[in-house]
Amino acid sequence: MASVTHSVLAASALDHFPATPQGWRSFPAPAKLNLFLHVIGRRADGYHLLQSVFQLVDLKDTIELRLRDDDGIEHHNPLPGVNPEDDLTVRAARLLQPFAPITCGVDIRVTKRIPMGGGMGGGSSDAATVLLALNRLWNVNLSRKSLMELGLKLGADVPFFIFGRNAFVEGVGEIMTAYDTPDCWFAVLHPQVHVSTPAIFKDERLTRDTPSIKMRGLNVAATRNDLQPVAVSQQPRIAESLEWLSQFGPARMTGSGSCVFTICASQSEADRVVSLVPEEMTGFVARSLQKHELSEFAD
Ligand SMILES: C[C@](O)(CO)[C@H](O)COP(=O)(O)OP(=O)(O)OC[C@H]1O[C@@H](n2ccc(N)nc2=O)[C@H](O)[C@@H]1O
Ligand SMILES: Nc1ncnc2c1ncn2[C@@H]1O[C@H](COP(=O)(O)OP(=O)(O)OP(=O)(O)O)[C@@H](O)[C@H]1O
Repeated sequence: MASVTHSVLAASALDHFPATPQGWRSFPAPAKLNLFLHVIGRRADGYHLLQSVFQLVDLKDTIELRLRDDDGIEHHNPLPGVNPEDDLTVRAARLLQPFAPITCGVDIRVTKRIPMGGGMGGGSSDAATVLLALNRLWNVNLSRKSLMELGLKLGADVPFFIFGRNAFVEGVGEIMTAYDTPDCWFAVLHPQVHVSTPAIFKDERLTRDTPSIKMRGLNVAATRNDLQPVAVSQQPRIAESLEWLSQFGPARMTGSGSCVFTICASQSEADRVVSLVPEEMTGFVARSLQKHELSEFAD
């Protein structure tokens, strides 16, 4: 009985993502913003212990998947500068494939909207969407916990997108507690520079001793992004973007950069800020989301 209920649920979740006559299904991969990011320590293996609030936003990549009869995994529109075998979507499919009950393959197409190397978790979210979608399409049906553990092998942010809700995140990015955030809009600036995440974490100037805080009673206004001073010193254009945006409210970098954002009380306020962005900068509005649209793809 349980398995019948389960397969009915799985089918109904997939019904929201119907296949085209050619067999492609489109799935969303939302971006995130780090409302703050504290570095509270470093593990023996070099990875850093973080505390952060991860916020889902409505800027999305689209991942199209088409099932194959053989065990091939093929990327049909590789991203410029990324070897298809290194693309996180292909790596996610390869990681899940051994868990499929029968021979399974997939064709993949990716439409990018999330700026690459922007600190908005685009590659990680693409990977999470592939893991969640194939969990159902291939009838793997791993638990959310197992899928999160698998996702961590691909990147520190992947477990968050599989978790599927806004979260207070700890550890190296794998420990998370649901954290409710108010609905709001963000004005985001993309300084059009690429920041290397490993280079920031390796930088001698990075402080790694911010005291640990508790989620209860958390005051986001009293927090910061510890990676920001290092990123700014490596890329002065981030400082220019922060300075411009701070005319409108407190401005902060997300993740390891390079995007920066300010929180706006209304959509019209966010639209106004973005309409004023000077020509040499790129800006966009993002709205907060409460839930990942694929959160029902794992139990
Ligand atoms: C800083 C964040 O953007 C916060 O959202 C992420 O934790 C970074 O996630 P990511 O870009 O997916 O990065 P990963 O591919 O997992 O890690 C890239 C590199 O960053 C460093 N790294 C990453 C995460 C972490 N907790 N400690 C680290 O020291 C490591 O050198 C690692 O090799
Ligand atoms: N599907 C993918 N989308 C984007 N980047 C990918 C993908 N697959 C592999 N990559 C590689 O990962 C790098 C980082 O991309 P991503 O857009 O996830 O960075 P980011 O937003 O700064 O990540 P984070 O917020 O996790 O620090 C890219 O420069 C690219 O080489």
